[in-house]
Amino acid sequence: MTKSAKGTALVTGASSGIGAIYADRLARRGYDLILVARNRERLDGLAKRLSTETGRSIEIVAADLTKRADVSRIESILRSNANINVLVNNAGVGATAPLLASDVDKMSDMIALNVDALMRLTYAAVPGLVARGGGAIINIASVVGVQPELLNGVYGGSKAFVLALTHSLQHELKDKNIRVQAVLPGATATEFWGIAGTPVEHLPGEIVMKAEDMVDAALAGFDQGEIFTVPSLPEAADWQAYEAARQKLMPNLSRSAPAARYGVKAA
Ligand SMILES: NC(=O)C1=CN([C@@H]2O[C@H](COP(=O)(O)OP(=O)(O)OC[C@H]3O[C@@H](n4cnc5c(N)ncnc54)[C@H](OP(=O)(O)O)[C@@H]3O)[C@@H](O)[C@H]2O)C=CC1
Ligand SMILES: CC(=O)[C@H](N)C(=O)O
Repeated sequence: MTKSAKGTALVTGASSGIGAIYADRLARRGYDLILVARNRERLDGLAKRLSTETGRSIEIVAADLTKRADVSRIESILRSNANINVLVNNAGVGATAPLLASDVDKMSDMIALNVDALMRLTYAAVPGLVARGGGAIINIASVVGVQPELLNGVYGGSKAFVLALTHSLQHELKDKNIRVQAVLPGATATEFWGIAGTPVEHLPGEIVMKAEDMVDAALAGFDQGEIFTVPSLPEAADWQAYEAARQKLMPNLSRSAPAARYGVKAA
């Protein structure tokens, strides 16, 4: 099998849901794939189907991204495989229980996966992308990154981290031909919900998007050059206004004197 001229995309959390759809869509766009998740059987089934249907080369790597040794194996692949030009940081778990009903060790595991693994894989991928003159990082965040009141707060915090990191990466890499995108799905019909503690069937149907539609919209946003893509948001202008409000704060976020309303006489 010849290497794809498009390059290779490494997709984490590719054994189900959003990650499996990204794998499908990227293979159909001509990318070779490296698929990462814990469930080897599922990865294997997906890889066989996609290589038969698309003719692309699909490699699987079983790894638990809450475990440092497994993360290191994926970091090594990202550092050493010069064909990789796309990283989809998708693997993640959530929780729907509030703080008082949550197990703090599970919260740490969530941060290990949603934050630490995503950060380490990004650090492993970016130097190679820069050296080779381009590529893309797609980070699957969530609307809870801007609406942390909705589900478990640690989950919201983990996705706010992804949004902040994406802002910073975009700022640092924009002149290096590296595309950075954060995707902010709302409720999406995947196994996420059952694992997080609330079956998706318990949600009102009108707020739940099909995973296929979510990924197709996210890739359309990518093609349109968006940095932040909220697949369900009807008006792009609403996100632009949110971003403009953030930008407006910037000149005043660091000053030598406290604001007058605090009544502090500057020393
Ligand atoms: N569904 C939703 O409503 C929304 C989801 N998201 C985000 O989308 C992303 C994908 O979730 P989604 O597709 O919905 O859910 P799924 O549960 O279907 O997929 C999660 C994926 O992550 C993998 N994964 C979970 N734990 C680990 C681990 N320790 N190490 C490696 N891989 C792991 C799973 O594979 P395996 O079990 O084989 O390891 C699976 O492939 C997540 O980051 C989630 O936060 C964002 C907003 C909304
Ligand atoms: C916002 C949602 O409903 C979603 N499940 C998420 O993971 O953030």
